[in-house]
Amino acid sequence: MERYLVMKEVGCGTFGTVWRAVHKETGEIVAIKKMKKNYYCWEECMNLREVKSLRKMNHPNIVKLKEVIREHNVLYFIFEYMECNLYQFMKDKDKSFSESEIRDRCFQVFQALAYMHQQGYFHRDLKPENLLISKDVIKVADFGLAREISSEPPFTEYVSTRWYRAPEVLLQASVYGPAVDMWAMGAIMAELFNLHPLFPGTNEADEIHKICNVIGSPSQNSWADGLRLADSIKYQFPQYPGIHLSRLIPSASEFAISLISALCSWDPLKRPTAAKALQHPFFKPCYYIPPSLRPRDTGISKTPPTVGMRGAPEHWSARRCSVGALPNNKHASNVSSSAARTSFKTGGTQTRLDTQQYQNYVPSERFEQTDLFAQPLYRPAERNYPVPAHLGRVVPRGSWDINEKPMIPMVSPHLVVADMAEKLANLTVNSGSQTVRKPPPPALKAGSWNFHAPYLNRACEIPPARGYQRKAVG
Ligand SMILES: Nc1ncnc2c1ncn2[C@@H]1O[C@H](COP(=O)(O)OP(=O)(O)OP(=O)(O)O)[C@@H](O)[C@H]1O
Repeated sequence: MERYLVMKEVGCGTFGTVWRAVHKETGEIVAIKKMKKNYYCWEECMNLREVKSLRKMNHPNIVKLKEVIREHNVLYFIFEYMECNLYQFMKDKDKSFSESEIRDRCFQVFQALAYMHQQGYFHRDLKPENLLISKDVIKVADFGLAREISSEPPFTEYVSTRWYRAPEVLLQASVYGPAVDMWAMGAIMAELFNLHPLFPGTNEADEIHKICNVIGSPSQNSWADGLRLADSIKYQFPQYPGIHLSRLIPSASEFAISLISALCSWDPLKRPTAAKALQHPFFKPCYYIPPSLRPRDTGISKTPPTVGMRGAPEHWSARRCSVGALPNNKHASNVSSSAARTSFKTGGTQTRLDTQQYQNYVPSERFEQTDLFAQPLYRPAERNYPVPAHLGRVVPRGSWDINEKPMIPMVSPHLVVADMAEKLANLTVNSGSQTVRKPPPPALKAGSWNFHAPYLNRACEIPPARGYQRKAVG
């Protein structure tokens, strides 16, 4: 770790604290995540979800894990550095994002998700804090809860931040899949339009109430399995007719509303896959048509292709973020005089793993597309959500029709349920509060610091409560 010079803390999560640092020799700016828990052998480290999943990911919209270092039983992840997270970015915004800004960012995230799901993983904790931004690029980060699609149920442990948690997870289904990421994306998309969360539940019961309030209580038609699931734990959904999303998100176009509605479907099987979402008409402007193939007077922009927005007139503002605007990364000496930095000096043996060897993604033929919807820029093979073998799940494909539900399940998942009735019944529904706190993290044993940097020793705090001004959702 002595190769890195630590500059400042940029984040603190459930599992670790993240620092901006600079590689002393190359001057490269990196993010170092120091895990709270101690790790006593490599095997344990290599079995971590974050390591196992990220080692396999190589995509322009997934944050790169550059190195894993274990030193004195402390585990460090070295990531590429990103300027800020999406939550910070939204918080600093004084006016709404334009639809094209939202489209561009979501398009990138859906590409990452399509890739990740195709690689056999789903994230399970998508939220604005885990989407990192640098200039026009957005990347998915924090694979601490990522799960292999093929892994054996039941999935019982803590999953995802409440506001973005899918209904099947709230109802403690023991089998679920990548559709939970799609639910979270629906909630995040809506939040990008409104700059406040769509379902800001104060506890799990309130979360379900808020969802019912917005999308209407589930019916036999919309989520028969969910009703069975609720029945089996003796939970009764509150009865709400729902509100048309266009009333709650007045600035969103019909296409945007159509996509958000599809993503926020009660039934996981009715949510589009990420690959399917990329083909939604909402993303039509993201597809580049070579000039030679354009009809003469379409008026389509001649903006050259870049990663991200293609042909869109607006750009995300290059705002400085409260956390760590990118410093001059020419050389470490540029940052060497600050008192608030330290070197990870240790006398111990350093063990490290270079993860580059696992990264095999090669972007290819990204802009040579001719068919707007049949051929996304990055087109992973469409992959169905997992289902226990005995159910033989089928995910239908087809074109989008915004007047219809986009996907019609042919086989419903069998949801095995833990006993949640009491838990849900005992929870208070509190919708009056204006400030919503981050749900408490699961208890973890903190690791110890092994290097000489007194200011690093302070207890890791839970990030400040989110102070969104909430609009009434009902
Ligand atoms: N590569 C990076 N570049 C810049 N900042 C980062 C990077 N990775 C993480 N961060 C910052 O640190 C915060 C916490 O990181 P991360 O989500 O990985 O930690 P965690 O302990 O797994 O959190 P969680 O409680 O969400 O599980 C992020 O929200 C982000 O603001």
